[in-house]
Amino acid sequence: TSPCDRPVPPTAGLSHDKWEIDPTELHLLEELGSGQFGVVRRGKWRGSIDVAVKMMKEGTMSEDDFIEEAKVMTKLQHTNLVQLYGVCSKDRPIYIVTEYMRHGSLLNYLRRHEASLSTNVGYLLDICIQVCRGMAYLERRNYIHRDLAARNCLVGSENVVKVADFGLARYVLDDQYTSSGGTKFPIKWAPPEVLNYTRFSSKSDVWAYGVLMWEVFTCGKMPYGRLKNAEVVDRVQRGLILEKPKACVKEVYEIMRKCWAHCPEVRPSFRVLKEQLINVNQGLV
Ligand SMILES: CN(C)c1ccc2c(c1)CCN(c1cccc(-c3cc(Nc4ccc(C(=O)N5CCOCC5)cn4)c(=O)n(C)c3)c1CO)C2=O
Repeated sequence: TSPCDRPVPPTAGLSHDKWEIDPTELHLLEELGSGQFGVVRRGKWRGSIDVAVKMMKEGTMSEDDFIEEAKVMTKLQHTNLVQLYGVCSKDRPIYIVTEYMRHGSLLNYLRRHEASLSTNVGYLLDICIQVCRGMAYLERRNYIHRDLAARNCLVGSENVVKVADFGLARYVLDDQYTSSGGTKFPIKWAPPEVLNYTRFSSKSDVWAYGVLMWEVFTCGKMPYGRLKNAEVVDRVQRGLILEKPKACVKEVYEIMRKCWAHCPEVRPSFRVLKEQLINVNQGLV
């Protein structure tokens, strides 16, 4: 018989690509919380590796586009990025499997440890430098985060801080989150060009990084307090910026302010920011 009328074996083309994880090798444990895509649980991969597993809630993500992008994301590897190990995409719901960070989000960590952190300027600056290292790596790889904030960074063993969920904003289907008029859009971390034209770039990540620095030095306060989104948009358009946090030394606030230059080209790159922050940190010791 000719090949074309022989039934195609079901496993054809199912070459187990390295970013495809076999769900039978995953053992799911307690729930860690839930995010844009639904519940996230701690798990064990191949018996011993601690992982976090996002279980994609139906209708929350453009899954096929994400599965394509996952191949790129697994190649982004840096000590200050939460590593994507792979996906389970053969069944629904799909699972996103990443490294596990035992202390949870940086925002909750700052709020939980405010008492001890607020007097430890050196450590607050070290947290900012760790996030900057991860972001400088993404910048070098021409990879835009699109939702950098303390809530989207995680803290692991030995208080290592890593950037998480980079690039995922592109796959959220909830237009309350994706459109700048939506109730879930991160207005308080967005620069003018994103508010007006949703023009994302590494320089819009730099603006968000400035707000993240403010979050770190206030140990997790809400930027612009209880101001409504419309009021924040108005202030940002008029060039009003966040005030200097008490725990922040002048040199650090000067760097923060540069991240909020109205013009994206005027803002420093993450590479330059990293050098400046390390210089200040050395000056502090
Ligand atoms: C589109 N964008 C920007 C997205 C999309 C999805 C998500 C996010 C943003 C951010 C939020 N998120 C999400 C939701 C749920 C979990 C995780 C999440 C939580 C982790 N770890 C922990 C560890 C401990 C605790 C904990 O309960 N505590 C309390 C006791 O003291 C220690 C800490 C919580 N999370 C973790 O390692 N990963 C990788 C992800 C994450 C982070 O991943 C998402 O799933």
